[in-house]
Amino acid sequence: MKHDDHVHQIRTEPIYAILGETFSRGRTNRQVAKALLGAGVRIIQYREKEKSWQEKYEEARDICQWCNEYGATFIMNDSIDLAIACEAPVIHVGQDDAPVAWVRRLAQRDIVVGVSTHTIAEMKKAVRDGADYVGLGPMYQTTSKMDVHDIVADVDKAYALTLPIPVVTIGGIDLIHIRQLYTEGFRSFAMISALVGATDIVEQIGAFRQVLQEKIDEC
Ligand SMILES: Cc1ncc(COP(=O)(O)OP(=O)(O)O)c(N)n1
Ligand SMILES: Cc1nc(C(=O)O)sc1CCOP(=O)(O)O
Ligand SMILES: [Mg+2]
Repeated sequence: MKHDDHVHQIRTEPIYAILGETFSRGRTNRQVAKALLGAGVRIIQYREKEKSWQEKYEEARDICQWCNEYGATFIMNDSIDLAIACEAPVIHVGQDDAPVAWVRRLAQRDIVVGVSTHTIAEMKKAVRDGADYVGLGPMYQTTSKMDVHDIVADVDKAYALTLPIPVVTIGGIDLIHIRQLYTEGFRSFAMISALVGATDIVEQIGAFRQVLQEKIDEC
């Protein structure tokens, strides 16, 4: 898959799964990734804060390869060095990570770049910097991230809906909140605990798909 195929997938696939072993009920990232891919999830971000570089590299490299086999989009969180090492097609950077221009310079190839945003000013800057998509959050309260911002204000949400690039909502999204966000106009939903923390991941993906289908039928 090429750059535009990954961006298209991020724009059109509603479920954006984020891995993290701390939240995975004793399952490994590899086990969770296999379950997600088997259940039809086509966007997986590797977000692991606790492991050594080597552990992250080996795990992410395997998961990236499986994603390629499934036609899924693999996204490396935070680290351009790991993204390069794993040949990740996409990197997701936060406000304190390497800026978009540096990510592109360091990658020395056509890498897709997503940027975390929380305000109109950050969204404007991300678009100006040439980001391929933005993450917008936290939409609701979350316990999966320590250093979270205030919940995104209505004015920022309204601005996000006018952006020319895909907007991936994040933070506290569950089966109830996804309905609300869909009604508000959002179409992309990144989740950690609601997916990797589910007792039965396959069943949970089915439940999300059912809710999304109900919303599509309503519209
Ligand atoms: C899709 C998406 N949006 C936002 C984030 C958060 O990124 P960041 O602000 O860099 O925080 P960490 O995830 O690195 O703790 C994300 N990971 N994905
Ligand atoms: C990783 C992350 N970033 C956020 C942001 O607001 O940028 S909120 C968040 C945590 C998302 O986890 P959960 O789906 O379990 O709430
Ligand atoms: Mg980050």
